[in-house]
Amino acid sequence: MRLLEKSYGLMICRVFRTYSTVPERPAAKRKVVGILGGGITGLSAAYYLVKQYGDKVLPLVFEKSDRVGGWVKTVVTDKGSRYEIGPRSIRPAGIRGMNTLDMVQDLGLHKDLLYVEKTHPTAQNRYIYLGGKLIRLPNDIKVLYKKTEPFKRPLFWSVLRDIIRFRKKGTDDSIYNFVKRRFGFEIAEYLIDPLIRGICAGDARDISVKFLMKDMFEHEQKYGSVVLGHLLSRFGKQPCTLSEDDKTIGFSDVALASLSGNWSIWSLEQGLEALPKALEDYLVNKNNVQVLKSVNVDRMRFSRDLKQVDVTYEILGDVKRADTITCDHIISCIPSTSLARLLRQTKPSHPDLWKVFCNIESESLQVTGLTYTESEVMNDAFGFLVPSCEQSVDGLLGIVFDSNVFPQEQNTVISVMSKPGLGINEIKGLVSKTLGIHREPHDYLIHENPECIPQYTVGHYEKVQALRNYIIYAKLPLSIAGASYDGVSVNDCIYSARQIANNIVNFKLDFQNS
Ligand SMILES: C=Cc1c2[nH]c(c1C)Cc1[nH]c(c(CCC(=O)O)c1C)Cc1[nH]c(c(C)c1CCC(=O)O)Cc1[nH]c(c(C)c1C=C)C2
Repeated sequence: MRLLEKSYGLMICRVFRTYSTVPERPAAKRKVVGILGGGITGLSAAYYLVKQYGDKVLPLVFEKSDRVGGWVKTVVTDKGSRYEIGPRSIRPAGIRGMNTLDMVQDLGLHKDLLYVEKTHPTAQNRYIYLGGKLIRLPNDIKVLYKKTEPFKRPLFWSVLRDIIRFRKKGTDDSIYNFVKRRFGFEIAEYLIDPLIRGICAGDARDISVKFLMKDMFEHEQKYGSVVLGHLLSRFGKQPCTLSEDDKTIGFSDVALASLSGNWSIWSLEQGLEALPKALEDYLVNKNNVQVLKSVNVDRMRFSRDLKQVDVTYEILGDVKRADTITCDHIISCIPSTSLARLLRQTKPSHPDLWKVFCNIESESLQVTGLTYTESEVMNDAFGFLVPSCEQSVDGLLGIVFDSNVFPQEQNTVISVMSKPGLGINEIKGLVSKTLGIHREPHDYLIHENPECIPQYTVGHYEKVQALRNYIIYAKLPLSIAGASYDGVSVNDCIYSARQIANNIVNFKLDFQNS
């Protein structure tokens, strides 16, 4: 018997002794794919491997904590308040949004779906906190010819500026510089700066336009203007750019319903964590998949012929034990800096590789959920964002009015998004200053998310391509997926996992002949 099968069987017995189940393992020649991380990307990678290759593959998920889902986490407190620690809603837009809804249906979660239509006030209105007050951003055509707060001139002038301005060829730029160059200072400062804070809690002056606002970048390159490019690509004939795999996405009843029902965002009755939990249930019911929780992978070693990887991990718990399993391939779904730490210990070492992984940094974020028993906030909004030029509310990035979107009985539930380290009194001060809520909250929960949002700085696109090319040329049995590389939203993570899992045959893992 091959080392792989021996050690796999042995390992399963050891690990599962702790969990008091010993699954049967047929000794067929199967490919063992180690998946680092049991967050939404890791679980999705295992899901798509099973969908694509059935029992020709043995996905083995290594998760450090005692739960799956990573940043997708719903907490219900003793007083019954429900808070989302990470993402709280998902957009059904585009091929990636459709793909997630296909998965939701396949997992049987469609009956628990909650959704909001695009005509709902919370989907229409956007607020920013500027000059010590809340300002509703204009959302109708009048803004083009009428001066509307916070802008000093009608936006017609910004549109004109974009149309007549020369294109800057080829190179990536920060979103802030790009928008300031094409549309002027005010659009960059009052629209883009807060929006980027809402998406990646980062600074629009650092974030790559080519990566995060690819359409805008491409419109400038192709048509010399973002506005013209947008109009021409909407009304002109566009060649179909979908891959064969993409063409299979979006045919589930739920995906189709989201289109015909004009959905803006959706969530799940029990909170978004129901999604990773359902994925875990799906996977553990397959007898060729293992989801190992409370295990810390601390070393890897590539074999000389680069056909296998020995993964050494520690089983966390009262009595710590180490073990090693041989995998045919690794899909890393952990943050790039965690992978860098692991690759640093890996033999043979590839310093050119792990040093680049170190370079994809992440921002930390504090999310504080607060519950009030009475109606406390204006009900026509999703929340508000704070542009970085607003100095009066230090540390505050914005507040989301969760219960306006998905009501929680009669309560008002809000989430304060801030830099980490703010105590409850500081948070209450910020809520009182911005929203005029002086009442004590009935319940609250402070949660710090260390290094949770990757920062796609200028050049990110090329950096990720270079990483993937290096891995291919060095013939490493490794793939990388997830938010560090392919986008921050849940849709991005799931789609990234799908692409990696479906393309794993390119890594000489010939499932057909095994
Ligand atoms: C939990 C914190 C998160 C922050 N960003 C994200 C999460 C999960 C990811 C994210 N946020 C937004 C998007 C794009 C659109 C989408 O898929 O929903 C993504 C991927 C947008 C967004 N986030 C907030 C708001 C109000 C918006 C909408 C902006 C708009 O459409 O105008 C809330 C918010 N999220 C974060 C912060 C700091 C923040 C501030 C209120 C971080």
